[in-house]
Amino acid sequence: MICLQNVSKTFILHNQGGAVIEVISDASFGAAPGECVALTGASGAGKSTLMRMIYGNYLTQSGAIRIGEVDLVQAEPREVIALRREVLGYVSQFLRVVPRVPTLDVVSEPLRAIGTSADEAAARAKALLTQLNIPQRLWSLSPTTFSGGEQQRVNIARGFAHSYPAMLLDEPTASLDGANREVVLALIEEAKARGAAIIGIFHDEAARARVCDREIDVSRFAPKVAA
Ligand SMILES: Nc1ncnc2c1ncn2[C@@H]1O[C@H](COP(=O)(O)OP(=O)(O)OP(=O)(O)O)[C@@H](O)[C@H]1O
Repeated sequence: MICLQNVSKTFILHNQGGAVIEVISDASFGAAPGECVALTGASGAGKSTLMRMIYGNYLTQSGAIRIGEVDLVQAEPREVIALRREVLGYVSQFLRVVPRVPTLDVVSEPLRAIGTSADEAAARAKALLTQLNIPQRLWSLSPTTFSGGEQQRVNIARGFAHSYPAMLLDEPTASLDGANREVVLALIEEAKARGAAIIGIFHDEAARARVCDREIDVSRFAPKVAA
């Protein structure tokens, strides 16, 4: 479902004399439906860079990144937008808050974007907000003023509203309390059970051991230094 083939990434720092930083060289791996793959490796190895490439936020110099039938490296911007709407979800630990939009709408928006009825989308959003322990009195408010942990849980509810066939998870359990961490792990298990292919970064080792089927050490894609 998610398949990287011979992928490389180089940053060119135009504001620093055009310095070239090679980060990823010849990476090939993937995640099958129902599988959760953890990216591991030391700080700076390139985990976040790979995630951003798979989501299409960073350009990829060479190779292919296939999500289902679409190669993100070659795709037109409108294909990337459609892919993100229907196929590829991204859950980070940070909510990008849009002022004045009520929490319930923030969470149900991905469903409404794919044509789910307003009632059905709201019902799913309410169920997720309840599961993630966001008190009902907050649902009609914008999450702008919520605590960090509340914003993180709203973001997770939004990320899991639509049943994406492919998902990227960036530290989804970071800084959650025990009960909410448990809810997120159950959501990941549910997503796997319905056949989602997942790639994630999990610094929480116990979480990784529980939900991930395989680990990919990103250091193995470090560019070879010429002798
Ligand atoms: N936008 C960018 N421009 C230039 N260099 C970048 C950029 N993003 C990342 N890098 C470089 O790429 C390398 C990998 O960074 P990345 O953030 O992917 O590592 P990571 O494995 O996710 O680290 P951590 O575990 O600390 O988050 C680093 O050396 C970093 O400086």
